[in-house]
Amino acid sequence: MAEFAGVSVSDISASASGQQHFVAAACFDPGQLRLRLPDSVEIRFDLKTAQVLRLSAVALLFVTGESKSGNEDKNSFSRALKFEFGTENESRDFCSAVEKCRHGSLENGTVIVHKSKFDDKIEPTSAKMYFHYYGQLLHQQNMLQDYVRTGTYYAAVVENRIDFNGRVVVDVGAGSGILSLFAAQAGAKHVYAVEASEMAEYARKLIDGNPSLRERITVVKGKVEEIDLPEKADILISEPMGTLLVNERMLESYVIARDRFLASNGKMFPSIGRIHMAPFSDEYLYVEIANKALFWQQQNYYGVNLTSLYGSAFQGYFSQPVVDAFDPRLLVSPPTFHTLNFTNMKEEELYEIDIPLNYTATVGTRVHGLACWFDVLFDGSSVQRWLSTAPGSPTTHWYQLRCVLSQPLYVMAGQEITGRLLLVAHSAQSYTIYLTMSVKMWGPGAEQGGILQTSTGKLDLKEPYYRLSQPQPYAWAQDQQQPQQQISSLQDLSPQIQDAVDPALMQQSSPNSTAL
Ligand SMILES: C[S@@+](CC[C@H](N)C(=O)[O-])C[C@H]1O[C@@H](n2cnc3c(N)ncnc32)[C@H](O)[C@@H]1O
Repeated sequence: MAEFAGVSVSDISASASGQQHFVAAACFDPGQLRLRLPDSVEIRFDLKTAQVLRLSAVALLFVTGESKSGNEDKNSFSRALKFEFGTENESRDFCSAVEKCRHGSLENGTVIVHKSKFDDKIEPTSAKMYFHYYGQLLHQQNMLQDYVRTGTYYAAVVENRIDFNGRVVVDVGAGSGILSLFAAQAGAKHVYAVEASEMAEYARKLIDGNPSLRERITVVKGKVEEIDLPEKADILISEPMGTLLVNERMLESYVIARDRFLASNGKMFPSIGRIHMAPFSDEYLYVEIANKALFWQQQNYYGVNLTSLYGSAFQGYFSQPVVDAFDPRLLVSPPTFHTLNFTNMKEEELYEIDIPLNYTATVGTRVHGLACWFDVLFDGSSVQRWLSTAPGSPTTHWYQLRCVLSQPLYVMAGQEITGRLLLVAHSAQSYTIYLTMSVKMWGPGAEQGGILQTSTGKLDLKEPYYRLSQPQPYAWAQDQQQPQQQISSLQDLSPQIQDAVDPALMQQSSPNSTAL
């Protein structure tokens, strides 16, 4: 078995009393690493649970549970050792010896599978594509060039220096390492930049290129669900938000990182997120979506009748949530919000998010669905800052999201709109959205209560329609003050557009067919 003499070892475990440096000989037995210290004390480490992280070409961080040779005490604790080797080759050989001996501990033919909570929930193909995407600089650049986003993070960190100065920070999903660098600028004692994708290598380079900060940042390549760190964090920083806040299911990793790495009373940046929602009216958007299925109305497409697929295509287009920046005047009533508190929520609470809806229409119009956006709070000790993606606020790369119903609802000013937004997580790192919206009885008979009209939709947050290249109808924004200027019904549309709409819908959407 390989033996490495004269290895310089620093014990940097939080549990060790201060930092200790010693020179040891490292030997490998099947499944174990033995360190022989100068005073003939021997320490054994179980390699099955050990993590080896490269700090530099000649330095490694070795994190593991420990059991002392000849000691019956079964108590083990996590320990972090920094190994420094004379040459790069020696460091590389040590890594291969760890790998070899890890597998040497298994019986012949045993296949070792390290499954984490992440692997249990997420399809491997989805995870592969996801981390491939974030492994590319162009996508990190896209986020860095969202100045509303990155500028708000920067301000939140530097204005709250008091929360970072002298503190241990974990950057959950560090990407390029930008938030780790901000934390180091704000005086962090040490930052662990945890990143699962190949971007970790670029983060190392970026951090290396900033000599005044690099000594205080360690890039750890791996999933927050799987890696180990040598010490607890005083503060977690992360940008885990996707479209509608929850897309990508990274909030779950943020909450898992809290449970694994954050000291009690530690802080989280951001600490809460809110999903905001309001019914909207947008005739142009509705017609645009309905029009997409028009292709399938053709009865002679190279001699083939396509119409049997028209209904499916129509429903398919309405199952795509629309991502764009819209004029807030399209909202039919003041928004409501649902809060997710990252500091105390359980990870499982993110698997199914059930939000009751209740609004009062401020205008008589057709409601085409539910508009959604989010904000997050940096609850700093000096300054509180919100990062908002609201319509009418400076646009971010998240824009806003609208769930469009294939059957719009007719409302009068003062009428109650109720419903439910149910988000159910799926293994492709996203959610199925179930939307139900109803209008309550209005006018004579209203006191008896009851639902007048209900519309439902099932949408996949993973398959949004990015409507950003389309011209926005802001010039003729449907002014809530002048609803009569809007297209008031599908019957007012051109015959071609009417053709695009499901005949059943044409019947239901006729003002005459509703009992208002
Ligand atoms: C939205 S990006 C943010 C990147 C960077 N923090 C920033 O603000 O520019 C999220 C990053 O988290 C990483 N990530 C997502 N889930 C992760 C996990 N479970 N463990 C480690 N990294 C993860 C992704 O690869 C991606 O680079």
